[in-house]
Amino acid sequence: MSAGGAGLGLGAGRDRSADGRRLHTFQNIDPQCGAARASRLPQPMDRKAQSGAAERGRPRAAGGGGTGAGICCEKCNARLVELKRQALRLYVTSRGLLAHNVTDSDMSASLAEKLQIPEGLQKGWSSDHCETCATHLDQLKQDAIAMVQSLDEAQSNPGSAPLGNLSSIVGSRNIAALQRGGHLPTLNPSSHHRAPGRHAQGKPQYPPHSMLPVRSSPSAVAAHAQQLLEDNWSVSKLGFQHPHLTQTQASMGSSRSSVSDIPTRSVAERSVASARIYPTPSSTAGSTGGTSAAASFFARAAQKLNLASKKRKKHAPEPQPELPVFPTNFSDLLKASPPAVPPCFLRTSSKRDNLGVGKVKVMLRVCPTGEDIANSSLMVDQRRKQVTLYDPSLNGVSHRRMAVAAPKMFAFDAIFSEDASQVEVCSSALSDILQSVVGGADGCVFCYGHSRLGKTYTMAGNDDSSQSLGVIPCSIAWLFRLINEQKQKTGARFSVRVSAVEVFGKQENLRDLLSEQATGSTGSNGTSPGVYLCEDPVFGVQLQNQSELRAPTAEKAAFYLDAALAARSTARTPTTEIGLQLQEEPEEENRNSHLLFTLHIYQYRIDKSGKGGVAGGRSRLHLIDLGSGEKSSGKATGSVALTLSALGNVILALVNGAKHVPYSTLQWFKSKCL
Ligand SMILES: Nc1ncnc2c1ncn2[C@@H]1O[C@H](COP(=O)(O)OP(=O)(O)OP(=O)(O)O)[C@@H](O)[C@H]1O
Repeated sequence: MSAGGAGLGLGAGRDRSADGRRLHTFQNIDPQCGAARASRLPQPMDRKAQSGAAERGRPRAAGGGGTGAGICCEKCNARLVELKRQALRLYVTSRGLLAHNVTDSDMSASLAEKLQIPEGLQKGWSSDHCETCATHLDQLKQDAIAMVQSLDEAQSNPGSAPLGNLSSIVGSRNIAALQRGGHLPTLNPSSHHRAPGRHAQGKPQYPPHSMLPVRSSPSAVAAHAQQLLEDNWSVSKLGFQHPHLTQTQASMGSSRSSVSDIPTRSVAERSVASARIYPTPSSTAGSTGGTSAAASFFARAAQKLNLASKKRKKHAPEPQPELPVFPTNFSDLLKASPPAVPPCFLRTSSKRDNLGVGKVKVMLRVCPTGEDIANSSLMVDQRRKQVTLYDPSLNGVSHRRMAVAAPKMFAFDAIFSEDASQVEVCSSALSDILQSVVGGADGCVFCYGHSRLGKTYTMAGNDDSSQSLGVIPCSIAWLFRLINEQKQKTGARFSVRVSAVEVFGKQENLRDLLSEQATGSTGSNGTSPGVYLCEDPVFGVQLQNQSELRAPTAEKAAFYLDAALAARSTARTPTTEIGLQLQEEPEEENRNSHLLFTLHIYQYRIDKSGKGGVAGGRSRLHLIDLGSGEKSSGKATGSVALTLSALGNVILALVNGAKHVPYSTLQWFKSKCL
């Protein structure tokens, strides 16, 4: 290709032909190069029509609407970028293969033939023109070819400055930087980048298509810049001597291979790498300040592109974070085989007015721990729901003496024998209290008893099967069932939240067991300075500031149970075998761990207009697994539990033959029940 004079002389105008079709005129805006260019580029119409069109209608001023001269829609802008990319690739390939053995016109014709609107940009494109802005295919091709020509001219003739289109791609400021660095020839200021207006001969002058203001968005600009960078790098990989590289390669030796060694890096990385590979002015003989200016331009542009592509990536569906694995998996069990709703739930729901709200229920579970019940100071009458307790201080004294020492009889709301299953205990303990909690009252269930009598087993159970679930997972499953029923019956809406706090150690410190789940951070020691107890004059002792996490499903609530059990300082996996004594007795400190697992139920009712939700109250179900450390003995927490929910408590007193609830406590329980 020969140097084609100064400036790119192609503008575009459109008009209608005699038959009404929209036509495109290609106007020479530079008298020196225009004629030659017009002859070697494909013409969209014959010269007669062209001149006629030029006569009949002047293209509207730049900046006008989509049908104005040279104004293309955003899609056409993208199409142009794509065509430029194709043109550059073809140019580079043919230069590499044929090394100037082709003439300008051969090159232009061959490029024009090969350039194609890609499939992805065919929408809104009708065979040879855009349906939105009527830009013609030839016009786009012409601009793309002109860009290649300007590059070729810059390469082959350092004295020429056909940079009109190029400056629109890289920006005139950066052209200047490249020129200062000697990478592109110096431009005659009078010969390029004229502002639209009248040129010397009085004819209106329109800038080349790609210099015209287009309705471009920031993303289009980013795409444009990305194209520039990609082109630069694909060019250098294909063998085109990037002007920058040409200068520095002599001194860098293997810099080319260094660049091509990093094909998988991001554009930004590559540009930054290129900035490193290219020597700085101080290190390279003959290079000037423009070298680093150009390099830093590319690095900056690449950074912006990276940001733009990051923004684009936001729209892609984010990969779901992997859920942590906990020692227990109540969540999956509740999902796969939730415990059947016991028939007693249905019975109580038919007599909803009599839910036992306000009543403290004390139930006794006799635990099978291998102790000899027959020789103990406890006699159980299951039918009458009574136990007879001989004064524990007389333990070891003969039966006759005990009988003399006036045994005490205690009645309970229910007594479960050592053969009672988990389901039996849970359904009996939970039927009333769950109903009343869904009805808006607070409730609390906790276990009380000696160490290793099965408090954790009763409250949590294990995740082997739905038969071995304890009070907490059963509460979760059945609460959600009741809520769903209620939703269907009354249209009320519910929101369930979960909190879990541990009271641990002799000092009875408080720990938010779900803080990691709430913040998403792991590795904290779990102590939360935020959780504290406060005395409320109306509601008594209240826990404050613990994480309350939304649980839209029973599985999610059970997931938080798994997380809380794992975070508990004892962090014991629930045991599965009856009477398993192989485990070492937990340290005293560990046995002072009390778990307060709370389900918060918020109710909303739809107002009469059916538009908004009206707060319908809040209730809480506290489920407490007390520890059995002797120093704290769980009494403090026990009383907290009671004051936490003044109504509807269920106390599961655990006993066996030798280990039973202290006499005084049973007396206190008795005063609370019946
Ligand atoms: N009814 C039961 N059925 C089956 N296993 C039981 C039963 N009661 C207790 N166990 C078993 O007894 C052992 C002690 O139970 P668990 O750890 O629940 O006692 P604990 O009262 O919570 O102990 P700690 O006082 O140390 O907190 C466990 O191995 C548990 O599986």
